[in-house]
Amino acid sequence: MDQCLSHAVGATAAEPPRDVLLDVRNLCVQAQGKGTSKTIIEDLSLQLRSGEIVALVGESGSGKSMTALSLMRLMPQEVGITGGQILFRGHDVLGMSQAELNHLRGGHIAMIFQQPQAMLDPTSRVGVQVAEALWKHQRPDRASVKERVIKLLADVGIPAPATRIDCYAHELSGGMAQRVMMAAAMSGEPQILIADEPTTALDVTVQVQILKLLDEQRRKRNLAVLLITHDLSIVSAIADRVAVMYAGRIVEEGPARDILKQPRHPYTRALVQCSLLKPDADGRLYSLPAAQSVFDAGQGCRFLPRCPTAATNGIQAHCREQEPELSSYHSGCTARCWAVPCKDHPAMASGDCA
Ligand SMILES: Nc1ncnc2c1ncn2[C@@H]1O[C@H](COP(=O)(O)OP(=O)(O)OP(=O)(O)O)[C@@H](O)[C@H]1O
Repeated sequence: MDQCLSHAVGATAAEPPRDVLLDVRNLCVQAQGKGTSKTIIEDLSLQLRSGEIVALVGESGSGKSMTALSLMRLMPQEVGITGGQILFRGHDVLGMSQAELNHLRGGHIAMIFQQPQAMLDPTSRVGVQVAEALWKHQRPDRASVKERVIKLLADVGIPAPATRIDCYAHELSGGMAQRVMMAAAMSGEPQILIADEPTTALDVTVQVQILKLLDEQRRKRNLAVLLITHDLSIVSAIADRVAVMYAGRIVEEGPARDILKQPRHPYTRALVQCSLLKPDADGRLYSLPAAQSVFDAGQGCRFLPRCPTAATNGIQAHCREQEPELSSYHSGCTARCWAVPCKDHPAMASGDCA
């Protein structure tokens, strides 16, 4: 890479820890409308290390996909990054030229999406599509292209790959199409894979196969994976760390096992409770009050209108007046809530969620 990216703007910023591949610092993203602007992501910080899977979870509209697109600077035209830093191995992604970005995308950071059949070109054989991806990133000698495409397809578990190269997307099942997308993504030998809801469109048995494939590729290639999902059972099965987003901000982050076992932020607690699908004593399922428009909500905690802790314990003045910072409450775990006691605000813990 490093030759291509070594002259990236401003060269390097402050050194991140050695194994950190992607270091996102205080990212802010806005969408421009007719005479208006809307904050989509605010003050988002996240690190991705080699060989780990970090899950980004949150309800629809919380900003997961826009975070993923921002990391590769692939947002729609009306959306712009207005603050913060994105560092890939210390190189400033926001300062990269178009050529450097083209090299970064696919060559260092690859992406797969939900609905793989829709992402494949219906008019081109899948072997050709994987070969195009390979050609873009690796420039192999012509004689070896077919052999390398077959190997890439075999590596992602496609049976009879030498025959499958001649298939069109409509001839593949959803699971097979996702494997083809994965083969194309791996053709550039990236260090980071962003997987945006890669199993959402698949039936449950195929979901498990694709998650196993993701896990195998991570181990084999020491890949860092940012896995976007709203399914906590997937987080529990496969993720090392989890970051929970609400209204464009991370509200809780830490090791997946710890956060799922004992979530502290009331929104994470609600997500976990909803995912259990367990009726209460009256036979009713738990649910949160419906979402309101909370972007650009002004002062105070964005989750306050839906917060079960505030509903039970009464709304505290600081919840209404000031958005809490993301603060460490336990080794490696952070939460953005006045009611979670931590070293930054131990005295505010009137509605302790712990
Ligand atoms: N092109 C756009 N212009 C303006 N606002 C946008 C645009 N795309 C997305 N948004 C807004 O940005 C916010 C975050 O959207 P995003 O797609 O990242 O959410 P998400 O968490 O990935 O949701 P889902 O799980 O449904 O995919 C939403 O409020 C959405 O309406």
